[in-house]
Amino acid sequence: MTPPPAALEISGLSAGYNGVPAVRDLSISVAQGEVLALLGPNGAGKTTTLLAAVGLLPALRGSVVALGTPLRGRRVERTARAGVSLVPAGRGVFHQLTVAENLRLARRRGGADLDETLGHFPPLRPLLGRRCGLLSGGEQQMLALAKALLAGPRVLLVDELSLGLAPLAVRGLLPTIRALADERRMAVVLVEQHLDLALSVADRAVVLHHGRVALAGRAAELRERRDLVEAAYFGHTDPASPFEPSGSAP
Ligand SMILES: Nc1ncnc2c1ncn2[C@@H]1O[C@H](COP(=O)(O)OP(=O)(O)OP(=O)(O)O)[C@@H](O)[C@H]1O
Repeated sequence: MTPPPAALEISGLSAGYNGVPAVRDLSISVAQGEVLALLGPNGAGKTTTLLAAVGLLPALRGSVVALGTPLRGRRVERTARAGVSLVPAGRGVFHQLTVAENLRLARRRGGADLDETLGHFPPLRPLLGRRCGLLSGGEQQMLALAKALLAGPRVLLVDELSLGLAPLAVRGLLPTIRALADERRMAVVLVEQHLDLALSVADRAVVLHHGRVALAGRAAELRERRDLVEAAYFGHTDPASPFEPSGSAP
């Protein structure tokens, strides 16, 4: 049987700043319903990858295809229309607006049901009338995620949802993303610094180092081989490693 087409296919991507690549020749493929953890030390190129994938940063080389639609060179609004949503690092919410107003704005652009989406984030319900600037960090992250989900994405890119959050809050949010990936057959790329948690909700993981894939493999296997993951963080890859540093194999 032929495998289902990838929801997101990044091939030979190079992207960076002022013509200098921060990510080089990166190839990643994510299937529908699959969660891929994109890991690596500070400055490895994780955010650059996500920004280039959605068109917020022009790619220098390579292609990005989502659900059969080539995205490279497209403006970010067209990327969203192709079914790709980004939850940016640092809480993409409007602080002066209430929770309900933030959701309404996101809903205008989107396809998913508000009530159904809110069902995944019960703590937001009693806060609908509160200004976002008065929410806790975890509540703001929940709202940022809910806003992205209201667009009804088929591909969700999440950049460090856990930034500045208590471990307990992170432990609540990441399993929600896993559940949504399963329920909506949504492909997810999860940039995350909480290694164990990321590997516990992901199907596969890719570790970047200096803009290149240092290690890739099945998340369950990598959880058992923390030595390899940690070595990849420092740019050491083991030639005898059972995991192929290709990043593209599902
Ligand atoms: N606006 C920018 N202008 C110039 N260089 C940048 C810019 N943003 C990021 N970089 C550089 O590009 C490289 C990759 O950065 P990127 O933000 O993608 O890393 P990251 O893996 O997401 O890191 P972190 O975990 O710290 O968020 C780094 O060397 C960084 O200094």
